[in-house]
Amino acid sequence: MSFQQQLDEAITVLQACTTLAPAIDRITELVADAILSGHTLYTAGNGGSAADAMHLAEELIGRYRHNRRPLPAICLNADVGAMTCIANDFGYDEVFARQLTALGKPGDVLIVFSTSGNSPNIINALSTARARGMINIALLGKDGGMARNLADHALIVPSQNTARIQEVHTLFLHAICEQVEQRLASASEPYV
Ligand SMILES: O=C(CO)[C@@H](O)[C@H](O)[C@H](O)[C@H](O)COP(=O)(O)O
Ligand SMILES: [Zn+2]
Repeated sequence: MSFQQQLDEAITVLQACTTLAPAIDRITELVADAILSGHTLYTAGNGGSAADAMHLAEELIGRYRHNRRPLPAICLNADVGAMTCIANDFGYDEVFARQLTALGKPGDVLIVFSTSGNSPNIINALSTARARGMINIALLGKDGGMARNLADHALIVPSQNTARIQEVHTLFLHAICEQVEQRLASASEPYV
C-alpha cells in the first residue's frame, strides 16, 4: 500500500469514529470520577498496544498538556520483573491478571488496549478486574473479539487493519488525558 493509500485509509477510519464520541465522553467521565475519588487507573496491552498502555499511564502520572498534580496510573506491562516472573512461573496468559489480583481494589479502573480483543492475557485481565469490583474498559478493533462482551465499556475502532486501529487508540488515549485534565482543572481540589 502506498503512503497515500494508508493516509486515505486512516482518514476514512477516523471519520467513522465520529459515532464513538459520546462513548469516549462517558469513559473519560468514569476515569476522572474514579481518580478524583482516590482510585487508581491500570493499563495493559501487548506489542504496539503495550506502548499505548505505557503512553496513557505516563501522561497521567507525569503530564499531558498542563502541569497539575500527578494522577495515580500504573501500566501493568511496564514492570519487567513482574512480567518475566509471572510469565516464567505461571504463564504469559497470567501476566496482567496476577498483578491485578495483587493490586486492584473495588472502584479502580482497568483500561486495556487490544486490536483483536482476543489476547488471552487481556481476556484474563478483564475477568480478574471484574471479579475484583473494578471498572474495566477495553479499547479494541476488528470485531472486538471476546473482550467486547467482558468489558463494562468497549470502544471498537471500525477497521480490520491493526496499524490503523493502533493509530486511533493513540487518539483515544490523548482524548482521555485531555478531558481528565479539564475535569481536574474545574474540580474543587487543588490543581497542582
Ligand atoms: O504493533 C503491532 C502491529 O502494529 C504488533 O506488535 C501487535 O501489537 C502485536 O502483534 C500484538 O501481540 C497484538 O495483540 P492484540 O492487539 O491482538 O491484543
Ligand atoms: Zn504497531
